[in-house]
Amino acid sequence: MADSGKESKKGQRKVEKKLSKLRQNLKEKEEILHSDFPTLVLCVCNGGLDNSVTYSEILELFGGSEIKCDVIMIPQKSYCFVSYDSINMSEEACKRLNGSKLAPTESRKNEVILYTLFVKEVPKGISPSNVLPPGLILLTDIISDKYAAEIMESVNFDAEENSVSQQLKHRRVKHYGYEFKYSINNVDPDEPLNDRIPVIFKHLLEKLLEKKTIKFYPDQLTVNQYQPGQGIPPHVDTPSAFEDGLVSLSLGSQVVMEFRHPDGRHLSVLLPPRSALIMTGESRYTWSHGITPRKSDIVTLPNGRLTLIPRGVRTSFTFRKITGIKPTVQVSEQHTPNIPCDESTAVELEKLHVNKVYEEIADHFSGTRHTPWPNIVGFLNEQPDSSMLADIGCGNGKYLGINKTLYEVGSDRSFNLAQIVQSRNYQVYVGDVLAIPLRENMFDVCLCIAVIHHLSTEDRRQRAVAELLKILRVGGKALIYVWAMEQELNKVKSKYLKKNKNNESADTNTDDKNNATGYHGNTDVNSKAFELDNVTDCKENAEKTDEESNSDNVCNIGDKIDEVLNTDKENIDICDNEIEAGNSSENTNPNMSQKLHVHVNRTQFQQQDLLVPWQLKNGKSSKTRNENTFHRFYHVFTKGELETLCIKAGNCRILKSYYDQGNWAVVLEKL
Ligand SMILES: O=C(O)CCC(=O)C(=O)O
Ligand SMILES: [Fe+2]
Repeated sequence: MADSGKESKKGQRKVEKKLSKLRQNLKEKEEILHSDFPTLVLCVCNGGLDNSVTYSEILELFGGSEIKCDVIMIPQKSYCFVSYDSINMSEEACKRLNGSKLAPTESRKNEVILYTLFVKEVPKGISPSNVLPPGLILLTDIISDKYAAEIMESVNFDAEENSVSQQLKHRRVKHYGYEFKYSINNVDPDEPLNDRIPVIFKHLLEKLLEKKTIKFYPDQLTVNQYQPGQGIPPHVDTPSAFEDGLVSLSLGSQVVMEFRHPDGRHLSVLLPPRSALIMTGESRYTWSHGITPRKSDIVTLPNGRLTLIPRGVRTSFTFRKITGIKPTVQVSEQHTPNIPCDESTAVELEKLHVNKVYEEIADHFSGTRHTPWPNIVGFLNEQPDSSMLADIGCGNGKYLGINKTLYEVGSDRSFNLAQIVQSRNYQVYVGDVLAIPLRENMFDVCLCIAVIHHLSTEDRRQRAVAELLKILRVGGKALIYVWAMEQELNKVKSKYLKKNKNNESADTNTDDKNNATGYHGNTDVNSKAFELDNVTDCKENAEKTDEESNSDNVCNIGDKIDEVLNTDKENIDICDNEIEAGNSSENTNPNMSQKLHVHVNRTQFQQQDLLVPWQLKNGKSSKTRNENTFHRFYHVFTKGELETLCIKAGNCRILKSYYDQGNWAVVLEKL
């Protein structure tokens, strides 16, 4: 008797220990705050899809025929939420089911032990918030039911008209005024459509103009129609194509739209039917917006209860005013140049195959760069407050503003990218890594991400490292990332390679439509059952491949939910910009050839110096495939090469060097 008492106390202590670990993990990794007091929402740890636990199992266990509750399963998570009408019910279920066991099933090899906790707060990405990104205006009940019905009657996707109607992979679209070409993410101001914005919208648009909600009367309309389960990937509407002030009128079903800031902030906004969303300023230019393709949305009711609202068909009307700026594309070289062996040919090559290309693809490129990489964020966040940071080759500035305590300046060789950074209100100048015009011995920290591999001689690469060291104070640190020759390490392929479904075959690369979206595609609901505290932190795990994957994998915890189902790709999302390049098989002997080869995307590198194609997809644009293809020069680094380069550059020591998803990285300290 005494023994079994001891045993059960021991068991209790074990469960308590387990629960306290779970609480901590939920808070730190999933942004779920538990409550010591009963609430209406339970978190059921280990009762998630990732443990192969099903919705009906949880519903039966936690609800049954008598008790009404909502079960909210979240893709790729090992937990779920159960929401009740009364505290009594949730309290009873929490007590009764904590520590309960689910037997193995066909898709679940192991027994699963469930742990239950009261939830105080769910992650922002799960339920819509009342906070809106700066510059975003949500006008509810903007039109009457009658007006809405008239509008809906007037849209006919199938009519033979002069507007352009398309069935995209994950939604239906129709354009008026100007066609938005998804191939180039732009409109051609010289090619107006015969069908202008229908007059039925005049009343609404004039009202918005009158109230100064918008500054221009729009001249372009895109109608999107989404079936339940459909969505649109996160994107920023092309800044050079449209003026500030985008209007999106929602009709039909409600939906939750996700807004994400490059610094990782994520807000979900519930768009009710007959509402208009106006994106201006920061919300239009800096935050991306998108709709996760799923069949229902999780919404917090005023009483704090989480509930699922199924989605119906939603039709949105996005009104924009075009800027009139004509999209430009560069005709690619017919013949590839030689690997440069002297300074002046190197300069010429980089002008054409680095600098010019980035100027041309800046907008598009920037739209693909919204998620900071976790290890770089970690590095920035570990710097002492008030440190001075120079981000050399900052691209669209996605690492600026991450650690708000730093004094920062960014620089990029591309004027157009620097302009994007400036529009985000960060300090930036246009400049070359080989001639940094900043005061010497001044900076505490320096970032140089995906820059040095664009320099085409070893001497230039070494000088670049020396320039970084020049501006650092003694003891200052630099983090450098370059693309790695090795895209497979310890038998693990980088995501860059993995995105090519058929790695063996060089000519079937990159057109992996589903995976090439910047999302991790696969929900393996049959995956081995594992407990929450064994789940690798998604922030570590979801790292994007490398700078060149053309895909910014979203990796916020909340975003993981989105990633699973989101396979839309026609808009903005990037990865498939990379095309199959001519697979030249000649000149594979490096001694025989000085010619630069065009790399075949999503395949192992064959040479260290190469041209990597970037495509603004052809689609229906008047440009040919070649005309939309740009080639960027790269020198991909072999293992140890970056370290050697840094040591050769001089006064530094290597604090850390590592391989990060197809990239080599070093942290240097200036001596
Ligand atoms: O459906 C919506 O409300 C948004 C559509 C959108 O973002 C776009 O077409 O760019
Ligand atoms: Fe948009």
